[in-house]
Amino acid sequence: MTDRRHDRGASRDPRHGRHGRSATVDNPRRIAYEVLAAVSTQDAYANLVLPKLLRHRGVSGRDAAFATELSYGTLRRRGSLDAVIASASGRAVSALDQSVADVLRLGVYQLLYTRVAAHAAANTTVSLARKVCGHRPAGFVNAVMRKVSRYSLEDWLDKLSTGEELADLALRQSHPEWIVRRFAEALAGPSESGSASGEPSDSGAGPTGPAELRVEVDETGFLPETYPTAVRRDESRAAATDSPAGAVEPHGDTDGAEAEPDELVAALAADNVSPAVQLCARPGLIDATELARQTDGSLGRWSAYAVELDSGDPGDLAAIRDGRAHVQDEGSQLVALALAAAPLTGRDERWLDLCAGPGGKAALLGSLAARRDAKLTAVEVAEHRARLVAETTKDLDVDVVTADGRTYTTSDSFDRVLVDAPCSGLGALRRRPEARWRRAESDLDGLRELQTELLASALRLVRPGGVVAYVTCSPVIAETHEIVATATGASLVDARPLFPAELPHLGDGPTVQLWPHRHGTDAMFCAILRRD
Ligand SMILES: C[S@@+](CC[C@H](N)C(=O)[O-])C[C@H]1O[C@@H](n2cnc3c(N)ncnc32)[C@H](O)[C@@H]1O
Repeated sequence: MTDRRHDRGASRDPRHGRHGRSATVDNPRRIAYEVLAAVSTQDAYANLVLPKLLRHRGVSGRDAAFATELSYGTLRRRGSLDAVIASASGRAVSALDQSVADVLRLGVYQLLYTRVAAHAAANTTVSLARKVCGHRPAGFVNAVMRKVSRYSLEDWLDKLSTGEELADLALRQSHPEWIVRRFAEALAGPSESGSASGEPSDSGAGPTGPAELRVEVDETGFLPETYPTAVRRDESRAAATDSPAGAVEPHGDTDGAEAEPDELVAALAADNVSPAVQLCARPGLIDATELARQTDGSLGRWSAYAVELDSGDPGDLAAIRDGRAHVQDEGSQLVALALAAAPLTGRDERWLDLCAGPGGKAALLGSLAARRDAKLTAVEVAEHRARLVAETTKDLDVDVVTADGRTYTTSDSFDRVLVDAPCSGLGALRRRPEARWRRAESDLDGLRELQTELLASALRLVRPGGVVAYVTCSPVIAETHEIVATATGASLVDARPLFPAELPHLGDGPTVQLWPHRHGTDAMFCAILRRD
């Protein structure tokens, strides 16, 4: 190990002068600590708590950005931080008081992951410890901070490495090891990994993977006129194979092959970068170019309706307030557009979103349906989420129904059905800094039955010849291919032609798996099934 104290002698942190030697705790650090404490003690969501605290304390601009970096960064890096703290203190972090653990995580994050000067990180952390933990624990915090500050991040990670590949990746990229394994399996593809859990599927559907279903390849290449084939892109900003900000360029197309270790690193690293806020310009109400002009944003890479914001609170935008646009990741837009673009013969008037809350996809589908004289019904089981759907779609002709999608029935069948299934959400970890530590691998078993039943219900509700999109914001094979493999009375349609032609790395089909490190979107999975 090398001594890193000297590296930190000259601070590049503009806050150094203001906060470095003082015994007070500045607003951003105090707010970051409160976010960590709310997450630890109240199971709060950081992305809900932080904006409230910033607003309440009147913190904006650079201080708000610093508070965000500290709170989100510390939550994401918790796994690596806890390993360092345990090693430096000789005590498991779970054995420490919650306040001591969170103060130390915040302090060690500054030491190892930011350009804050070491003495500024140490002084402010000890001051914070005095305030929230008391004088004695502050001495312990001081000692741990000093010990950690002797070495660089790389040195700590080298010291803590075990030589076991998945465990070391989990340590370096700060993910639970089971998630690293599930991502490795998903990148390798269903045929390589078989059952994602390594155990036989209990679905009763025989061997897992999509091979069970007949694959219907649409040879006409038909795409309805309303599909945005001419995907607009800001050429100066992104070439088709450019890496999204913060992501690592994938090494070739690895679909259907053994996952490259480098690609697994890139997939995990992408979860440690905050994504830009993306908007969806509602078709027929505003176009993306106009929305980009009004919001000072830029056009999305793939969806003709996507606009990316550089900064600012989307809630302040007139187009959001008056319902001409909503906040939505481009990946979510693409899967909804794929359902709308799936070829159909015969009637195309009744659309259904079976798991609609909070209503992002219902808003996009509802706007598209209106332009085709179709009508969307949005079903959601949770009452408060059904209210959110009603609010999100209030200016659209959408029927919102509070019901269990597994048992929902109507007198007539539907032509297009979306099952955006409740899932682990592991494809959107970059948006939810604490989520990776909340989820347990056993959650997947609980979700499997619900996902299977919702897909079966969708196939009951769709008319023969109609289409169902089974979608998750998770790449985990147990929630994607294994669920699709349980479908009966339906054929898989090749979903790839329903996505923009420029989208790289779509693999061999028939399903589509998006990834943050490949496409800059959430890791959305999409299977399109046609009822026989
Ligand atoms: C992944 S979210 C859907 C996101 C939504 N499509 C959007 O774009 O905003 C899954 C939703 O399914 C709902 N859900 C869970 N179980 C359900 C059930 N049995 N029937 C209907 N909805 C259900 C959850 O409450 C949650 O709102």
